[in-house]
Amino acid sequence: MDQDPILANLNEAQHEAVVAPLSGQYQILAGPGTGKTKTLTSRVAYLMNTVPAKDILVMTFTNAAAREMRSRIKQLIPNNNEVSKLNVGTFHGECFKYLVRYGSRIGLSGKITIADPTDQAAIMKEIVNSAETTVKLEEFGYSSKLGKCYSNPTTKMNINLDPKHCIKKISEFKSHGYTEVQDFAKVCPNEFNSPIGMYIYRKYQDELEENGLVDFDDIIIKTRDLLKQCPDIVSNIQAVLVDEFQDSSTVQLELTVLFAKATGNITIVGDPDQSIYAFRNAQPENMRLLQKMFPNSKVIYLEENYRSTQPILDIAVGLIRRDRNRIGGDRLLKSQDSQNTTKKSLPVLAQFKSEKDEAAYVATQIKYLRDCSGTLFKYQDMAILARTGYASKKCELELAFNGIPYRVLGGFKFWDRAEVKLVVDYFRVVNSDNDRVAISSTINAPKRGFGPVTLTKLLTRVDDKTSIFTQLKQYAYDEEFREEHGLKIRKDALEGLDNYIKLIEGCRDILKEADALGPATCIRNILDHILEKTNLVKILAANDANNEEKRLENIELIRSQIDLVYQNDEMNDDGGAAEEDLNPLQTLLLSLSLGGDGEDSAYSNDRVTISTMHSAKGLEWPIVFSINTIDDHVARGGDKGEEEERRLLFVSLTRAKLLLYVSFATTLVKFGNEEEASMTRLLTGLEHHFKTCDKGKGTTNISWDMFVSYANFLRRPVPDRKQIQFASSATTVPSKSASFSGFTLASSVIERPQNKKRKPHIPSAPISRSLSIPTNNRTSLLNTSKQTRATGFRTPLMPSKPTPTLNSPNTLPHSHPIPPKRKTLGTRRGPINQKLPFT
Ligand SMILES: Nc1ncnc2c1ncn2[C@@H]1O[C@H](COP(=O)(O)OP(=O)(O)OP(=O)(O)O)[C@@H](O)[C@H]1O
Repeated sequence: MDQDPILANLNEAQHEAVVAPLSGQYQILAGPGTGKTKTLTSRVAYLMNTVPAKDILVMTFTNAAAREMRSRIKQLIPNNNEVSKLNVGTFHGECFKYLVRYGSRIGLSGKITIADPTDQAAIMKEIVNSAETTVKLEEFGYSSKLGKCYSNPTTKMNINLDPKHCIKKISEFKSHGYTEVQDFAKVCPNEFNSPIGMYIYRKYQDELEENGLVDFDDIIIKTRDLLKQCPDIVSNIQAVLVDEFQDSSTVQLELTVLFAKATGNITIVGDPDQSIYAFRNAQPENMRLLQKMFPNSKVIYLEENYRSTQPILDIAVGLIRRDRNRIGGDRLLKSQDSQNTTKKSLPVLAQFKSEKDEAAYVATQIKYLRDCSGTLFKYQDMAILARTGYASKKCELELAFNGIPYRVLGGFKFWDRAEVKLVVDYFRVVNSDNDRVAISSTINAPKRGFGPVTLTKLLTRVDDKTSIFTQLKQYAYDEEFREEHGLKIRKDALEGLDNYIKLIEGCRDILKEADALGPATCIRNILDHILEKTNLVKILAANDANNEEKRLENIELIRSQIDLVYQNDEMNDDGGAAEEDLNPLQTLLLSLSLGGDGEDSAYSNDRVTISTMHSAKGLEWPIVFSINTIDDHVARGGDKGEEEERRLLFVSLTRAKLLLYVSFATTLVKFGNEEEASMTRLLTGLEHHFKTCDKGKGTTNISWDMFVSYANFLRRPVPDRKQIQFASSATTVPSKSASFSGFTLASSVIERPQNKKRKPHIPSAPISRSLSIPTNNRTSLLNTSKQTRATGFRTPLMPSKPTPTLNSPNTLPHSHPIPPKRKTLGTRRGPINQKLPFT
């Protein structure tokens, strides 16, 4: 075995990829669990023997994946301080740093802010609802309307003006790298390639620009333009390495090549079978295109799977072989389970009468595996994966009822909670004079005496040159200006405006002291200033007494979260591409804007993970429950067809290392009606690979020998036999399962008495909550239409509460339109309806 720790434990193919010469292009293609990320990170560590860390750029697609890569590199070379100088991050994160540092070369200001999906939706909603758009529709001959679709009888053109749809179309257009309206013909020939489509696009881009915002697609496009114009800024880069390359879009392929302009040294890693982001415009054929661009690229295949048992892989391979659009031909997946003992442990296919029974089964199994396995399995070893966040709702409730702690990946995050988001919006105003979205959110929260008419006036630009914050100052301190622009404002509102401006300027004064204070202290001081001047803590304390929402606790948690952000930042600091150009507030905002992985680090500990299949990408757990695996959810085709769904199920099943449970219910309740359901057709013909669990048939107990082989497979200590509670003697079981007997429990769960009332268990950890804003308190950005805003909190555990009324004391007088649900990719669907207690 190789003595070099970087090369130790690599198999032959992995070794070949890691030690390949610096110069040239390499594609490492392989299936799940074959060590692609391990190989890439080992190659980075290996290259650092000859290349300065600051000249290596490593990119991936999620923050979680980027953090994982950095930590794996650190583990490989623990004593090498150079690791902190590596440029490791997401495409968006790395590009944004270049834009901050060099954006002025293409006319951008250094104070750009990222428009997150909430901001995008708010802006688009305003555009499509504006009087100006109505006029344009008439002008362009769109005379009939059905729902959100408008038709032009003369040209027979239709356009769907649903804001989400518009954003999706524009994103699709930009992900190809296009910015000129004439290119709409190439991407959306029948809809946006029309005068009205072009008008909507231009308006949207103008709005972003006016607000000093860039959306996620702009970050990539503008960096592409920057690198094209100024290749000198990446002349130091000697190696570009990209993980999960099958997820790259057209423009990200272009960027990869541009970043490597100086040397052409590119290593990419990918698996076309795991391409599940077509809806985000990923182009798995980019791997082939890259090969075309560099015909001498060397392709290295990895086939040994180090994650899963062979029975799990057999199902996964059986599934993916049927992909009609499969790129790169058939590939094997051989388990490295040397003992083969896990062969006995076939994945379970379980069928239930209802989703409720299915959920109860999953909760019971989880509890059993955790409580009866001694120290072998923890809650954090288990994951429940579903096609959508909504599909796991029943399981989530069941876990809660049974006191099983859990976290929701891709769910609403700590920073999305109403009270936390408000603080972040204040940070944004401190950062930028021009962030009208954030100004609108904070200016009347808490109430400062503005009515809707005054707010509209305050927030409507008087000209293109004056920033919105400067304009507020003019309204506050220049009577002539007020008269000139027709603002009649009451004395108390004028005082409110003065307080608001002073609050923000006070924060800016603190920011100027950043160098002396250090980043974390500086931001904590800004936070304290905001809390003091808004009275937020007092308001929350007065209203938190009897509620379980723990908003006050969340405010306190912001402090520890700030420390966490700066700790990470310190790790990443020391001369990366451009961190030194960001002030501490920008560092924080960047980290929040790009932190869309759904991982809620504020509350992480020993918990079961509930995740969408998409959010589970790149992760692994010893035990996976694939729930709701019915035709209606998995294989429903979607925009991008059944093959994409097949790949998604493939990704999902291959997250399991040791035990895999696939389940479904044969009836669903939809809008109060029962509907029949069946197992996803994607698994038809593969049933023989499973152990079935229908009313107890075919289920097994876990013997001592099995526990031992599980421990060996997971390379964990074998638990003390005395701690093991074999199924028949299990005592710690959920309330309903008196006849519990290990895996045979399914039948008792299926036939349990229905409607038995149970007291909900309320876990001690903070639970996310949502905010809804009374529509009568909002003022439009572009016109006076009323909009709604909610930031992302779900109510996972509580029985449903009556919807608060508009007069409820739990209302937050937000003043600008932000869309009704704050969502990050893969977040929970369904109503979110909580309010902050501003009075
Ligand atoms: N040569 C090896 N020896 C032992 N374990 C390995 C080896 N290569 C990879 N592994 C382990 O296998 C698991 C999967 O590796 P990794 O996450 O790098 O795979 P991947 O190909 O990136 O997976 P996916 O595409 O499914 O996310 C990890 O736990 C890793 O440590």
